[in-house]
Amino acid sequence: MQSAAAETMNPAAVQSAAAEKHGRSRKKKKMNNVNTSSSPSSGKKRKGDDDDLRMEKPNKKSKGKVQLSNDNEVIAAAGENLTVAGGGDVGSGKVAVTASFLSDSRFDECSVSPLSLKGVKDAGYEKMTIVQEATLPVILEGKDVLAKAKTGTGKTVAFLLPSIEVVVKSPPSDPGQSQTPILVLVVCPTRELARQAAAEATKLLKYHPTIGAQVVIGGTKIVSEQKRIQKNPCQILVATPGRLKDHIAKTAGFASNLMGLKTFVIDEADRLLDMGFRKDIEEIITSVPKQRQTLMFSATIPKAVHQVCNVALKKDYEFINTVQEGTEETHSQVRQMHLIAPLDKHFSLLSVILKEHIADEVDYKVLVFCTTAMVTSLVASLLGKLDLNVREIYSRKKQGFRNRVSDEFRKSKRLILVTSDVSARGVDYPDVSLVVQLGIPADKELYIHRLGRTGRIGKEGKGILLLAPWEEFFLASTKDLPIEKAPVPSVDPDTEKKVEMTLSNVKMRFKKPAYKSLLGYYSTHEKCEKFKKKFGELANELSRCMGLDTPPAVSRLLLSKWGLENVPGLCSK
Ligand SMILES: Nc1ncnc2c1ncn2[C@@H]1O[C@H](COP(=O)(O)OP(=O)(O)OP(=O)(O)O)[C@@H](O)[C@H]1O
Repeated sequence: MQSAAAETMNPAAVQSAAAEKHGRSRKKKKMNNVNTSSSPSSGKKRKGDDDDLRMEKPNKKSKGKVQLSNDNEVIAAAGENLTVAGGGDVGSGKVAVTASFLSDSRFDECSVSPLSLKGVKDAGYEKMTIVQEATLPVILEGKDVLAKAKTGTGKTVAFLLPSIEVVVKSPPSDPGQSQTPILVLVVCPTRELARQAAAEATKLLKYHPTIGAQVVIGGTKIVSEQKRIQKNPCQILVATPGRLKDHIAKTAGFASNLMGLKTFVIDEADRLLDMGFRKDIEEIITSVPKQRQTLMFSATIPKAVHQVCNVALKKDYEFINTVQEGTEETHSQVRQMHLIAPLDKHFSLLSVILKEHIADEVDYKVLVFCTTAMVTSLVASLLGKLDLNVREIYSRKKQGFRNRVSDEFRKSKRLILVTSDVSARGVDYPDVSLVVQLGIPADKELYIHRLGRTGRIGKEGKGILLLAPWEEFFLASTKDLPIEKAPVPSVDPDTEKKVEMTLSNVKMRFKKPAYKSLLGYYSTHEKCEKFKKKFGELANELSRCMGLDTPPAVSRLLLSKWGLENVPGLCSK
């Protein structure tokens, strides 16, 4: 437990005490309100054998509030960045709220090498974000850190910059060595995220010509990766877990190269420590030195993660929470709405929502999240036929296609990206104006991450969750988020007819797999267990909404895998 003294201190005073302990003298200026540390629990199981396919299955996790613990020190927090009013004394406790994501501290005020600072400046960063300000000094000191900060607030730079400093401070590698040792390893749950983190590292390394960041991800030829990491400096390696394990097992010299590792970063820590990935992470940990620094970052850190993070972190790790306890984990500048309507109205409503948004926002940029890859494909096909400017991305697409679509969406305006959960976490698409979520996400955390693709770095945005009436139960888990109930927009008969006609022209090869995948999605969703007896009715609804006359037959094997074998009304073959 936290000490009695700390409990009675006001937030600014606790911040000050923590800063003092770390030898940092703080100015009497903007202070972050303080929150909390960690506690143990357990994760639950997820299936799948490919990094990204695992992203597309419902996430079954236990939840709970973060508790205080003795080992892990309280440092800093600011949901909407609480500030000490009037430059008051530290400890005065008088706070005024600002909505800034930036701190008052500048990068050039902290002990980072001049060449890294030049890279930071060229990247356009001057002041640190709240999470960067809170974590940088602690990480530079060499401590293990578990950090929680809202989506789009600069966590990537927060772990990359001090990691680069680790490489800068390391003695140059032995000239006789054929390969540079890997000193920093960053693990990300999706390929898009890994590519993005490596690109950010490369940007920051602009003035360090001898330091290199490489990325290894599934879906690409392992041989070309082997050549690339052998030919180029690779002190910093960013990887997805599956491909990393492949390299450990198959790439000559790779495992011994990892033995020099100094810093291990687990991005999207809660995702990587839930059961779908935990085994991989545990295996990876056995391949890196025990004596290392470990950093874990995420926008959501449920209680279960605190219980398993000792898998990777030293006992005395610090939990740095910049989301103040009791405040929302989402951004106040993002308006969140939910809309409840019968499933068979969803596609026409989606088209109305998108068309209204396009009419309102000249430079619209929309993400539409679907629950499965096959539904993503169906929705993209439908919206394309409705003359909307649409792209699609999901795990089953070839990696080259995914890279192209992702890069295009990053740079574009006036585009809709229909996506599975491969885009849910971490991906930084600038200026997304609207996020639509079709159907219940796996859990509250995923809702937050998907929504977090808009409203990044202080920008405004909008989120709409479109649910069927029976899915309304999901809102009980998001009670602490400001999701307004939106009136269902009226759909004029012409639009309805057009959507219906268009849907009837969508090929069966899209509809049947989409139906099956949705049935599978709901039947394996932790929170849908209680509805299973009614899945016969759901099957009718799902098939109707896809423009199918009757629910397609599903193999007995699948029905039994999904626990639906004795459910009346489901056709098997
Ligand atoms: N100090 C800074 N000043 C201004 N912009 C910054 C700063 N640091 C990072 N950024 C920018 O902020 C954006 C969001 O950063 P990043 O993707 O790291 O967020 P995140 O907190 O990891 O989000 P998520 O939780 O979704 O993964 C990026 O475009 C990045 O370039």
